[in-house]
Amino acid sequence: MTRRLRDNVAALLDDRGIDATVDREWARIVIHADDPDRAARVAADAMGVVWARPAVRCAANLDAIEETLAALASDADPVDTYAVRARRAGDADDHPFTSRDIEREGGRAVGVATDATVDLDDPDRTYHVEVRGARAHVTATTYEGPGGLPLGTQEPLVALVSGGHDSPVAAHEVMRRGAPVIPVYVDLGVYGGPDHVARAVATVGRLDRYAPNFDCRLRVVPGGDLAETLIEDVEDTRMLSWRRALLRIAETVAEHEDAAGIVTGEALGQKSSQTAANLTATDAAIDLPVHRPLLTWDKPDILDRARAIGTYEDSSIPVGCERLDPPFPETGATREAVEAAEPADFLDRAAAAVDDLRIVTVDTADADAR
Ligand SMILES: Nc1ncnc2c1ncn2[C@@H]1O[C@H](COP(=O)(O)OP(=O)(O)OP(=O)(O)O)[C@@H](O)[C@H]1O
Repeated sequence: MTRRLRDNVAALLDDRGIDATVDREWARIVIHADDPDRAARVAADAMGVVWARPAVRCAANLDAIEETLAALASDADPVDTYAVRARRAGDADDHPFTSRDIEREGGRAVGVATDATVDLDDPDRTYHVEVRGARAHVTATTYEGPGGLPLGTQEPLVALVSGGHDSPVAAHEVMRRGAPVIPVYVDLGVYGGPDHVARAVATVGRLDRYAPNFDCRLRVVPGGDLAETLIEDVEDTRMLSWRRALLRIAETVAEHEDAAGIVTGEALGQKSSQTAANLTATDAAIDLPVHRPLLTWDKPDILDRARAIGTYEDSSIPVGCERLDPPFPETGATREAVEAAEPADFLDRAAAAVDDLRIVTVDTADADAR
């Protein structure tokens, strides 16, 4: 896991043009870079990272630590309150002081260097000191990472990405748990708005920024003919047959790419096609499991996450693609009813559409992921 994380952090830094070396030290990943602050911000984009902190290194003795803390505190923007937290590892013989000594003496040094006062419960700024062997790392800033597991520690999944707010968040969520995603967008042809494909391409470009050493390029599969068939031949269960086609397309891509499952952005009851009965009817179209990380999420939480991961703006591009919706969508379908209304060769045609898959990328080299 840590080797994989090291490689992923190194790839992210390289992709964002940061010259750095990345080592495993103690139980930490340690980055040496000319701009530690930017390096820490970028490292905090790596799946599996809980936090990243730009640190100053000094000798593991109280005088050096106090001096470093005082210098960091004077350089940083002023705050009203602060705390110092310390961790010390190694034999007591290595260091003739405890973590509590560092917190007390270091805290005093910061107090002398600034006008701030100590607040151990809810400080405006927390200084961290980590001592191990002959060295100490002293930090004043913490960038929170996504947590989870390093990308590539789970099997790949095919992510059905419409470019709306939900599916990029769902894809990011399984990436956060270590699964690389193969994003698939099904092009509605004339039934999609003019910017439908562009929206999917832009949002997947954002996801790709988190995974420079994985193949996260968008696969676009033509679906206009399938949509036309449904509009002509199927009424109330039309959206369910459309979902079944999406899943069959995703399953076919998964077979080609050796992916272990499918991810969608569906949430229980959010749309008529997303009732428990209807999800059962759609899932029956394929054998692979469908993972729905947002199943129980409320929309405001999904939108907050979209903002945090940087997909919100691109997902907000208006596309106007409601033409597939039937006037009276079914909310409690049975698998039998959906199959009876669906042309017999419909799912086979969906699988065959993957023969015309094309890969579309976007140049996001100028932007950080978020
Ligand atoms: N054209 C498409 N290509 C690929 N996947 C799609 C497409 N349309 C929908 N999906 C998948 O089906 C899910 C449900 O789509 P739907 O439009 O009903 O719901 P949604 O909850 O608004 O999702 P989103 O916000 O991602 O569009 C999406 O989250 C996505 O995983």
